[in-house]
Amino acid sequence: MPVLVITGTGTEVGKTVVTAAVAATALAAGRSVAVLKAAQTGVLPGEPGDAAEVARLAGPVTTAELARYPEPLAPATAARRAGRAPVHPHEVAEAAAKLATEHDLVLVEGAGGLLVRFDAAGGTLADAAGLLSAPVLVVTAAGLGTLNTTELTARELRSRGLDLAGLVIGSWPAEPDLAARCNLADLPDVTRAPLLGSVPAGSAALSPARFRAAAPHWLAPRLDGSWDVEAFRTREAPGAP
Ligand SMILES: Nc1ncnc2c1ncn2[C@@H]1O[C@H](COP(=O)(O)OP(=O)(O)OP(=O)(O)O)[C@@H](O)[C@H]1O
Ligand SMILES: C[C@H](N)[C@H](N)CCCCCC(=O)O
Ligand SMILES: [Mg+2]
Repeated sequence: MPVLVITGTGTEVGKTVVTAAVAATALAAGRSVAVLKAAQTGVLPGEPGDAAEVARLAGPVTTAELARYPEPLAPATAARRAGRAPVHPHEVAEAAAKLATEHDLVLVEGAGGLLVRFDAAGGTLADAAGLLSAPVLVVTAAGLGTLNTTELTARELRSRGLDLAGLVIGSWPAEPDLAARCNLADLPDVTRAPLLGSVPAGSAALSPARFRAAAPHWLAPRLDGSWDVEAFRTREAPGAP
């Protein structure tokens, strides 16, 4: 199934801009793309959410959002406080599977990091990825502190038997410091997953035309939507954490 789940080591690491870069790369390769924002928090009705931001930057993608809660919180908390129904992992999986029947590639963006709760039962994006048997791309920060959160995320994915497709740095600084430069080698080392690209800092401020022209150069060719599931089977890599 052509679904890629995009999570991150936390909120504000650049999941949306990476999702846009993957979408733009797949569109440039002639593929049809859908973007599913499982639950959007911190955005009012009528305002553009993450899926709309992906469409603005990447171009003509189908966008979908299962729920929107105004408070900038984890979806489970925001839903509870709003007195509204939460989004359950099986609903995310069902929506992604339906979009996958109509598109070459479906990108599912979570909210915050992998274990952020969607519902009161503790359902997460990881559960949705498991239901879909979909590979998971992890968006990481570039600098000091990212080794710990990225390795924790990789370990959690592997402990669940999920496929860690690889890592993408969400915002690569124009003048990387020592930690960022060392992390280019250390991130794949500690996760035993490939570093599949990095999006330059400030890219979300590019014009859409420039973003679309540049995006394929930020990512490894395998992120153009042409992969088969086997390409991302890294969960049983020798020596994996
Ligand atoms: N490469 C980048 N270029 C420009 N701005 C960026 C880049 N990466 C992140 N940002 C900015 O950082 C902020 C967080 O990015 P983004 O919205 O992609 O985070 P996120 O991981 O999707 O967070 P959320 O959990 O809210 O979905 C945004 O204000 C975005 O504009
Ligand atoms: C509001 C924000 N931009 C995201 N949509 C939600 C992030 C939830 C993070 C929860 C947490 O890990 O503490
Ligand atoms: Mg986002």
